[in-house]
Amino acid sequence: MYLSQTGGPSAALAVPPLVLFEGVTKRFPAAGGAGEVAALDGISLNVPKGQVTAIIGRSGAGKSTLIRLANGLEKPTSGRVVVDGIDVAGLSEGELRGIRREVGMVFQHFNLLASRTVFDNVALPLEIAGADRVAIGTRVSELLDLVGLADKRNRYPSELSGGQKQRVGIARALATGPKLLLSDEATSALDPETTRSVLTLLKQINRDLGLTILLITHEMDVVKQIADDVAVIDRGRIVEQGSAFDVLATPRHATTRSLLAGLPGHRLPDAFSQRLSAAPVDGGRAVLRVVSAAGTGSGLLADLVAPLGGAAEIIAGTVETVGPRSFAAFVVTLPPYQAEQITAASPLPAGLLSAEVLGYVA
Ligand SMILES: Nc1ncnc2c1ncn2[C@@H]1O[C@H](COP(=O)(O)OP(=O)(O)OP(=O)(O)O)[C@@H](O)[C@H]1O
Repeated sequence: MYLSQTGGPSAALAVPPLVLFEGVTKRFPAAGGAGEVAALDGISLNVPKGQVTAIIGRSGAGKSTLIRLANGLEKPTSGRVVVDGIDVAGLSEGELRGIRREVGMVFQHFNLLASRTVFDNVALPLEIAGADRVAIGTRVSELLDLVGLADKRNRYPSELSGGQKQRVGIARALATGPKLLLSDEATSALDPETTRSVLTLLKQINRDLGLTILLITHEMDVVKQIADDVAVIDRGRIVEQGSAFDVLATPRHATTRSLLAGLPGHRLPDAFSQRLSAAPVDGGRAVLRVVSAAGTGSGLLADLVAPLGGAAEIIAGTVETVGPRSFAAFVVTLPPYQAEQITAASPLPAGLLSAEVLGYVA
């Protein structure tokens, strides 16, 4: 039994979309020419203007294919991909070049040209767009200031750290003043501290320039730090979407739960998971996962403890911050009848966002 009462409307419903995927299917010929692979299977998704939307999913779920559709690197087999009011699928190669100025992209492995300096790498999209030398000089200097690399303008990529390379990649992606930034695992090759500083830069760009960001990631820390909305993709279909807070605090779909399973508030200690049974055990206890809003001044401990009663034993717990909000997730054991009372209550006891019996132990 699983109950949740987060469920507030996600920002995706309130803010107009910059990118709209409508019934998008993408099939590729299968290896060896026998049949087809359905990489995307009827995707409908709004990417709200000015927000950071994260796509998460297992390897091979269709994440890269989805974001490559947004800048016309791939065309849908059917359905529409609308970017700022224009159906990208219907555009010629020439028209697509115009759209690509509106859509920047950053990559996991940076994709910098080794033979060009930092300045010349950032200048490249402007040269391709036909900008003059003076305009290029001014714009590149502005961008290098923005990403904190003004002193590295004459360096080559081989002389930079991973984080600095990604900052060059971000400056290059912003060169033509795009409305949309696509990020394909931009921080996967970076250490945790560098990841944080690159994400801080992306969030600052999102806020200060109002840039819409659509990113794919397998790192939940990325989602926690910068995403406003999350869509979960599984075998080419969106199986869950909502605000980052709701999806991380109270995941509903089995795929989302398994993607989050390693996080502290979701993970059951091994000693318990090995002993867990689906049915109550005579004289045993229920194992309950409860999630409560935190840091809202609502008296977290009192709110959490009161509905659980005095007999609850905490076996795991965490407080997680997602953007500006926090939640507390605890796994407790308690007598089965009490667990059932809590999960059967509608609405849930005050302060709880969700309560779920994970199983029973002797
Ligand atoms: N050009 C292609 N030709 C044939 N099959 C492809 C092609 N591109 C992607 N696929 C297939 O489509 C499916 C989705 O691939 P995609 O790269 O979009 O997944 P992903 O979620 O980004 O995976 P990962 O996290 O491993 O990068 C996979 O089964 C993949 O093998």
